[in-house]
Amino acid sequence: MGDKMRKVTVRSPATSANLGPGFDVFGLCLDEPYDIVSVEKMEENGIKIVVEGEKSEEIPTEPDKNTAGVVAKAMMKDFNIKEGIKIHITKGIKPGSGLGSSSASSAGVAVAINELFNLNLPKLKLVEYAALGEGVAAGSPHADNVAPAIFGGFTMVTNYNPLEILHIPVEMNVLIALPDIQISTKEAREILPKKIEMEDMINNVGKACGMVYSLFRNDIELFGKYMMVDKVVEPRRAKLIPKYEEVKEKVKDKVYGITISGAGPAIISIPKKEHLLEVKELFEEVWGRVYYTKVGNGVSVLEKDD
Ligand SMILES: Nc1ncnc2c1ncn2[C@@H]1O[C@H](COP(=O)(O)OP(=O)(O)OP(=O)(O)O)[C@@H](O)[C@H]1O
Ligand SMILES: N[C@@H](CCO)C(=O)O
Repeated sequence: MGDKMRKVTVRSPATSANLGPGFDVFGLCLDEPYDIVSVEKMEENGIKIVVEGEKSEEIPTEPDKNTAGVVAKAMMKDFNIKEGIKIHITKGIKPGSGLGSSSASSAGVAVAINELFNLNLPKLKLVEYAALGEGVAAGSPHADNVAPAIFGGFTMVTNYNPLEILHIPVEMNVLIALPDIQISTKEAREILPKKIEMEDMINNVGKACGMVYSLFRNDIELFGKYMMVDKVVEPRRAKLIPKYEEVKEKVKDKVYGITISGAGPAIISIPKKEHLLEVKELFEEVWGRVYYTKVGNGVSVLEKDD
């Protein structure tokens, strides 16, 4: 279609970062919930942003304050794109949920602009641009949500400057609970310690290694077991989520694993089939909204219109 293309629409999935001991490194793409992001060329210059859907009234539409706008601005500057664009975001992922809501918009707009202007950028470059959006949402650019949003599956952010991402395709069902509170990533990062004990670092590195090993062995039991033993972040954030510790204790033999999703309040668990209904009902009773979904494949292009 080339230059004739006027508009690209993508489906941009939720993601769950950290997965217990993998703080700021591990990320898992989810199949749902998701944002729908479209980028359309427009006559006037500049970037116009429209946001609809869940809690859209809380999301800024000034390009420098919206994660999608920040990403778009950087890409348009680097590729000397003079045309104006309109970004339309339909939020399906509640902001401040721990499911990568801000990241889904960043990742979606990076993929859409790449398609609309035929930039042919590799996924790693798209993650780099999308991570800039996280600087706006969470106070510091981190790639552990945008990486799985773009690559799909399970990702590890192993280096910054230059950015290095490792990707493992994963098939797994997950049960997400979403308490009816919001936790900003910025605040959830501010309560973390600046220094940690050597024994806690050793624990987390060991458990994280075990989780990666388990993926290559397709050993969901081992993956879930290690996912539950984070000695650094979860102990400090658990108190932000009502009844988290109580429910974790109650279901620990009924799921393969359970932990806080990203900065929370969402909770991610890997259900054991025989207990799925019971655990789902308990999550609904305690926290309200649940998503029974699977690992996703990343941002997908829905439509290209000329
Ligand atoms: N396009 C956007 N979509 C969602 N939030 C956005 C967007 N642009 C800016 N924001 C701001 O980012 C913040 C939400 O990001 P935050 O990282 O706190 O939550 P999250 O992305 O849902 O969860 P997490 O990052 O823990 O997975 C809100 O303050 C919101 O106003
Ligand atoms: N790793 C980040 C992810 C936020 O989704 C944090 O937990 O602060």
